[in-house]
Amino acid sequence: MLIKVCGMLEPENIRQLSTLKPDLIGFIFFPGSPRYAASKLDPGVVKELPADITKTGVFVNAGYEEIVKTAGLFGLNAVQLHGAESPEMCRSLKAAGFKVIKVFHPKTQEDITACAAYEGLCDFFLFDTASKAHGGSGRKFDWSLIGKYKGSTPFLLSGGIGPGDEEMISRLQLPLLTGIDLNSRFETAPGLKDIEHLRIFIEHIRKLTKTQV
Ligand SMILES: O=C(O)c1ccccc1NCC(=O)[C@H](O)[C@H](O)COP(=O)(O)O
Repeated sequence: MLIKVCGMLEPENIRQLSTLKPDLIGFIFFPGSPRYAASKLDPGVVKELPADITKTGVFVNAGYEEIVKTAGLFGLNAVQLHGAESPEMCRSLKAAGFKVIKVFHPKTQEDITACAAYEGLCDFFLFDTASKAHGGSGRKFDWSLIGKYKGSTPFLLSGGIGPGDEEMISRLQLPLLTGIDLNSRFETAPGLKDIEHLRIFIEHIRKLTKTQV
């Protein structure tokens, strides 16, 4: 089970998080977010993260040039697209060498079938709760909708995952569920994570989802 922790801002908090060895760390490059990193975060802090942590930039309807420029500045190797980005945008970013995560906000079964246009163009899909803020809502969506997903792209589950959800997640019978994304339910303030709560959760979920031989 891949672990992504999203919305990091503070250098010491980021260094502490990296000791938990999450698979991906996300930084928000959407000006409307209280976790907006572009003007607050020293690119050097991101660049010096261990190479085995995928440094992920989160964007909402940003242009190709802006994404590539930001990725270069912060040393990002993945982009997570939370808006109405087209399949063509995903294709271009993948061709430029980035891992691409396209986000969908399922409210109905039709929202799940809309993923089909992005098959083969993304490394992962990410299913998150719909909100006016585009992300970081702290609320879960109806997870039964993902049972309707018939695609072949592996996906991450997101939206309101918090302490105590480990057992429920480990019981999900979804073959392409490849990872989870953690954010506001582990915060003491926007962008500031409670490292101890994350440590407990990550150790527990890794134990529960370890492949049995
Ligand atoms: O977190 C934000 O402020 C945010 C704002 C705009 C677009 C995306 C954003 N977050 C991206 C994420 O990947 C979050 O982890 C995801 O939305 C889940 O957040 P939460 O419901 O707080 O667990």
